[in-house]
Amino acid sequence: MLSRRERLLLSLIGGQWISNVYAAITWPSPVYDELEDLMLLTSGYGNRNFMAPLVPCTFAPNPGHSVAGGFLRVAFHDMAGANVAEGTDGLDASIGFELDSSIFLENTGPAFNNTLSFVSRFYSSRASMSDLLALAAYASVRACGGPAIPLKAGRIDATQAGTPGVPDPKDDIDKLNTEFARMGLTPEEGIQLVACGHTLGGVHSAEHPTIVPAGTTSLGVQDFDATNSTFDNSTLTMYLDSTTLNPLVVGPDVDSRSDLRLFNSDGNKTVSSMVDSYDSTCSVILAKMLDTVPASVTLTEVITAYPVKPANLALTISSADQLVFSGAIRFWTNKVSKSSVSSLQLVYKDRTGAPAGAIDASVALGDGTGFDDSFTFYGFNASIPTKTSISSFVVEVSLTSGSTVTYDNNGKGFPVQDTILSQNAYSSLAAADASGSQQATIIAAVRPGTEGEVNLTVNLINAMGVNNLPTISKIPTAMTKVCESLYYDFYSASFGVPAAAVNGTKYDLSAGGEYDSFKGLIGLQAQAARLPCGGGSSSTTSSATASSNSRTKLATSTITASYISTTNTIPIKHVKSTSSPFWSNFTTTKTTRVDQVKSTSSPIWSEWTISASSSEPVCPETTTSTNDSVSWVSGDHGSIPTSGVHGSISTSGSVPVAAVSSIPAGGSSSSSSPVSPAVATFTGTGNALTGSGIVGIFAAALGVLLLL
Ligand code: HEM
Repeated sequence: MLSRRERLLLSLIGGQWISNVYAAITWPSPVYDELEDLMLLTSGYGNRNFMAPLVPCTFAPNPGHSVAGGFLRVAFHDMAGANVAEGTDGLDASIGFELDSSIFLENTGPAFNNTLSFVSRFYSSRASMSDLLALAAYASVRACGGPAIPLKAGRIDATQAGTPGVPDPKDDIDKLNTEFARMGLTPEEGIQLVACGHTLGGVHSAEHPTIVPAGTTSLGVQDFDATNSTFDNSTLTMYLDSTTLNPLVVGPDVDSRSDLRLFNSDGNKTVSSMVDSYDSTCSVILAKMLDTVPASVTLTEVITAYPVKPANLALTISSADQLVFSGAIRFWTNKVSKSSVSSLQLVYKDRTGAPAGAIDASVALGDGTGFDDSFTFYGFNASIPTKTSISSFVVEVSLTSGSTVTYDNNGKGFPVQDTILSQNAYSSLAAADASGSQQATIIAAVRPGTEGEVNLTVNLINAMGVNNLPTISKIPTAMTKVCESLYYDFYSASFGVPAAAVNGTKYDLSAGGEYDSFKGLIGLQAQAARLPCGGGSSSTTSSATASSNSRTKLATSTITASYISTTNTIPIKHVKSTSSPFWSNFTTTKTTRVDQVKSTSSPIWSEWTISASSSEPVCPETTTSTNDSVSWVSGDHGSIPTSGVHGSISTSGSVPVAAVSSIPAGGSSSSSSPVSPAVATFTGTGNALTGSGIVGIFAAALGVLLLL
């Protein structure tokens, strides 16, 4: 029976694809998405490498101990404490707490530590150890030629040991059935589950010397059947034709013949009936085993491949008014082959939800495959205006047949939030210090006006401890604003990570109820790019031309300019030149001049100090231009006083003449007549921007101030 998604995919009407193709699940679904990737990307582009130790299925790091057999057995032992009536235990990774073999008698052998250790490499804030144990069981069956077990995500890890519950080979049939009933299994299902488990691996002399006496096999293990590295029904066919070597059927320890006791408890009816339907029976019963979880846990739906799945989406602030939207589209090629695709594009909406444009995503980055699925990744990297930005997109796939398929994520579009954005280019990860810690500095861009704190939460992976399980420490940190631009404010926070934990550590950013989550440290540079602080122009009220403009951002940046004003209004916040992509950030402070003589015709004279903030970049490191136009704006960049200006100032050079008066820098006037001299003098002290362009900027800025 086809799934809803498959039916829709195959809805070719008269050779035309229907326009909307629905995924079974709506993206994003964080926990589902992570396990989906780990499960489906097993080779080629985007390979998550979860299956590495299962290829081939015979792989055994310790002679006689197959990885596949261990993975399957550990999942059963973790689940076996389940009490479905009480809703406790089940597949919850409590096995990590249950390796004291004096209490948990059956948890012996290297498989437990090996399995937990391997899957812990993939442990994260989105992939619990219990989900990973379930995936390991799925993978072991699949890698050894068995069926695909319907796998769900969402298991939650226990924080303590459960109750011992693994059946013992010496248990009589009533006890075995009682234990299976506690796990929610009928006697028939109990038989099926054991028959599906005891096809991989075998019994080891080291752990069970009475069942497989030492020296009776070359590797110290007696396999369950002749094909111990193939998930197949031969364990049953050999049992039924009495050729089995299964030591739990024919071993010398008669009391420990639990498989024999179980299989013939119904006159071999169950095992006989499943010989021809081994794969399908095992798929169902193993899924039941993996889905046996504490009652408090809600699992997702069964994992299937998204027809279209975004990957590595990033919005990077490249300049004051441009964002770079980058990432990839993972396209499922099982149903629509790569060769039938001619192009992909993202048709996106702006941040108000209005149609905004299309982004080409036709560059094939590579092909990836899983056990049953194949994908092609298509990359994109496009500039979009920061002001209008993006809120969602759909993926339009043009086929060589001439038709187009639209993937719209169940009608919702693929959402893209732009409230808070992790900025990899401006973040950094230092080399390890003497203590082995690496310092990460994360930069977040946040839309101005976003309410509430801006927070970074580090999900630090603590290595496996005494309980054989890794843990996550959630470390919340308030981020500090470092500078502003027109459409984004930039925030920073730093934290240290042990070098060994850098791989798995993820961080989440949050502000105003929005999140940019599950961000990794891999790929961050030791030296971050300079922040693009400053805003963009909204309206220019005047401009002036500097005769030359050689700019170099130096370490300090204090520039003072004196003029006369009685207003307390902070006049200007930002100034930029047209040769610079960045706006310089002006801070203004007002000091009252003490050296002035107040005339009866003049209000109090005051001096303003205008300084370019030294905390943020003003211009590119070096930009040289001549006849550089300098402009400033009102509105977003500050308010320009419209009253309270004393007198008039005449400007010099190519700055537009403004009807203002001036005093010499540091000078004073006691005249009751209009102030003289008539030429404004602006001095630059320090070096935010050096060169004559400075004079142009300030002269122009003041010209407007006093003109209005
Ligand atoms: C009545 C229930 C069961 C009993 C008494 C039982 C007993 C055993 C014993 C004694 C071993 C040998 C362990 C060793 O020496 O390393 C073993 C191995 C194994 N069991 Fe079971 N088992 C039971 C149910 C299951 C179930 C339900 C599964 C999975 C669905 C399973 C999967 C395995 C696997 C894969 C191995 C091989 C492990 C390896 O080669 O490392 N068992 N079992």
